[in-house]
Amino acid sequence: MSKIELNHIDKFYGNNHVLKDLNLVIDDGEFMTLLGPSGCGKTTTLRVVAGLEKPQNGTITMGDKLVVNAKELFFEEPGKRGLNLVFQSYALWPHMTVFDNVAFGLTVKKLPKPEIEKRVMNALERMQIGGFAKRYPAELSGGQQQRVAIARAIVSEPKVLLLDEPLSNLDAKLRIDMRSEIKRLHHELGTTIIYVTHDQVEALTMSTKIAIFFEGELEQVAPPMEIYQNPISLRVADFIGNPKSNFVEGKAVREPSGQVRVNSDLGEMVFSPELFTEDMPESGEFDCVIGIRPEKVQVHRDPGPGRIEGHVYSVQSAGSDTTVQVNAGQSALLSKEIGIQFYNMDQKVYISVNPDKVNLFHKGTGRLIRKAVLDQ
Ligand SMILES: Nc1ncnc2c1ncn2[C@@H]1O[C@H](COP(=O)(O)OP(=O)(O)OP(=O)(O)O)[C@@H](O)[C@H]1O
Repeated sequence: MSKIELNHIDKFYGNNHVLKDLNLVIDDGEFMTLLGPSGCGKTTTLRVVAGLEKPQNGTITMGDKLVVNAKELFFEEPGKRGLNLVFQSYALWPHMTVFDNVAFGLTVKKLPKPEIEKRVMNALERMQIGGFAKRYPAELSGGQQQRVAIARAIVSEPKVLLLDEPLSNLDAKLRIDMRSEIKRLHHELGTTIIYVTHDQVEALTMSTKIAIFFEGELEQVAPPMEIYQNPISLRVADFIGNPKSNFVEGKAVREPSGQVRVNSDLGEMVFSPELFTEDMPESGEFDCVIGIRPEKVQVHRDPGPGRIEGHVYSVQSAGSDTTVQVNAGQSALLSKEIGIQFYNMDQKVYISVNPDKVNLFHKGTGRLIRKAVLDQ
C-alpha cells in the first residue's frame, strides 16, 4: 500500500540539472537509503517525494495514488501524502516542552490521555531522552533535539517515514545506539523508510536496499551486501567500504576459449566466464582493475605457493581488528584482520588473494566485468 514509484523524474534549479531521469521503486516496508557524495541530489529526491519541491518532468505514485504528474502540473499537497518527515534541521516548537512537542500530533487526533502518555514516553525512551520530557528545546543539545524530532516522527507510527541525515549531530556511540533503534523500529512497525545519508556505514548497516547516486543519476540500487560484494562500477566500489577497497591495475586478455587471463602485481589470475557481466569485452587485450576488499587480502609470515612478497608499510590496530598496509610491486594493499595482530614496520610478508573473491573492472569504462563469488 505504501509502495512509492518515481518515474522519469527531472529536477532543475535554473540551469542546474540536479535529478536526471530518475527511476526508483521503493517497495512497501522497504528501508531504502539514498547514498552518495555531497551535492549528488539525495535531499532533493526526498523533498520531491515529500512534495516540498516540484520536479519539471515525471510522475510519482504512492500505493495506487498518483501524487505527481509534472506534465499536467499536478502536485498533491505535502500534507495529503501521508508522510512523516525528519530533516537535518529539526524544527521543534520552542514554547513547548519535549513531551508536548512529541505529543502534539496525537493531541490533535484527540487520542485518550493515558494512550498519549504511554506512546510519547515509549518514543522518548527509545531515543534515550525519557529524562528530558519536561525540558524545553532550548535546554537541550543539538543531538538531543535531533532525537526529539525523531521521537515526534515515530510516535504516530506513520506508514512512510522520510529521514534526512537524522543522526548527523550525534556522537559515535549514540549514533550506533540510534542506528539499532531505528532498525528495530522499522522491523516492529513495518514502516516504509526513505533515509538520506552520505555515511556509507550507516547505509550498509541499516537498509534493506541502497540507492547510490552520483551527480543526480542513479548508479546502483540493490541490497547492501550485494552492493558491497559486487559494486557495479569502480566509483561505487570506491565509495562503499571502510577501510577502502584495494584496486590493483592489470593487463587482461580474453582468450579464444572464453576465459580471461589477468597479469598484475598479484601474479597471474585466470577467470572462467560464469560470473562475467555483459560489460566484459568479447575478445582482445584490455586494461583492467582488480578490486579486492581488505578482509579478502591474507597476510602470511612465510612464503608459499601463490603468495606474493611484500613489505609492511604501516599497521593500525584498533583492538577488535588490525589494518595492515602491505606494499607489493607498485601496489599498496590494505588487509583487515580480526583481533590484535603484531607486525613490525618494513617486515617482509607474503600476501595471497583468492581470485573467486575479487571483482574485475574494465579500466576504460569503469564497469564491473566479473563478479565475485558471494559469501554465504
Ligand atoms: N533550493 C535550491 N536552489 C538551487 N540549487 C539547489 C537548491 N537545493 C539544492 N540545490 C543544488 O542541487 C544539487 C543537489 O543538492 P542536494 O541537497 O539534493 O544534494 P545532497 O546529495 O543531499 O547533498 P548533501 O549530502 O551535501 O546534503 C546541489 O548542486 C545543490 O547545490
